[in-house]
Amino acid sequence: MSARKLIAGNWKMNGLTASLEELRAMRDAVAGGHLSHVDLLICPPATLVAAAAQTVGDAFPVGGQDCHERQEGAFTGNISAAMLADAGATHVIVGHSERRTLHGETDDIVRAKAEAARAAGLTAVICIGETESERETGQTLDVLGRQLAGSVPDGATADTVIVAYEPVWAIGTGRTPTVDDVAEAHGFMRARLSERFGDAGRAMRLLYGGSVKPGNCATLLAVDNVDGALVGGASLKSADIVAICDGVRTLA
Ligand SMILES: O=C(CO)COP(=O)(O)O
Repeated sequence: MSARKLIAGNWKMNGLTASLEELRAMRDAVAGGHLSHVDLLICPPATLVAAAAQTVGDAFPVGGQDCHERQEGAFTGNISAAMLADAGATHVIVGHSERRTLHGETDDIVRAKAEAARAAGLTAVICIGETESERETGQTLDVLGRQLAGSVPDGATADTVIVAYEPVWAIGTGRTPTVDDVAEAHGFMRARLSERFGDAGRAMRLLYGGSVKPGNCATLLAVDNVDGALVGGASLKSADIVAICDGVRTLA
């Protein structure tokens, strides 16, 4: 468990140079002391990582959304963790359900990417989560257990790994699990990580992701073992990010 909530934004395939304006506004909100009760992380598309890191300076960290398992080589179109680090990133999302579904990424691949992130000095934000049919057939905890075992590398620590629980059916749909369902999933993840990693597993940050908005963030982030949020659509605008951070002010 971590006392300060982490609000992490995943911009997905959104953002042109004009979007740096939003990052400037977020930087100014942080610089004004307005967000001092939370930690903020924004993961723009790879094309903007260097400019984003320059724009926000040391106001808050910037991350990538994916990396290759290798640090260099003949892998046309891919980007390595070393390249993201070189561009100024400190974190990288790996195993997002959109990568798992649209790019066939398995737990083995996700684990290799998390290991590559660690080798490059980046914190990996490892995403897991069940599909709607898996939930409906009562397989949620089995799926989470399997993905945790397969995707989180041996030797993971709270500095090298953050785990994000993102139910696939809650992403971009406006639907969220009940507070009880989030509590069950996060309690299960905490137990599994503690069993495997001891104190490191108890300290690892667990984020909830899937339709987090200013109106529901306080409810979702008040749940036990929810140390922050991984926010998609509502992370694109500074006003929404500030509203989400405001929403969790009482939880700090
Ligand atoms: O996939 C997500 C973050 O990684 C969640 O996206 P939304 O917040 O748009 O549902």
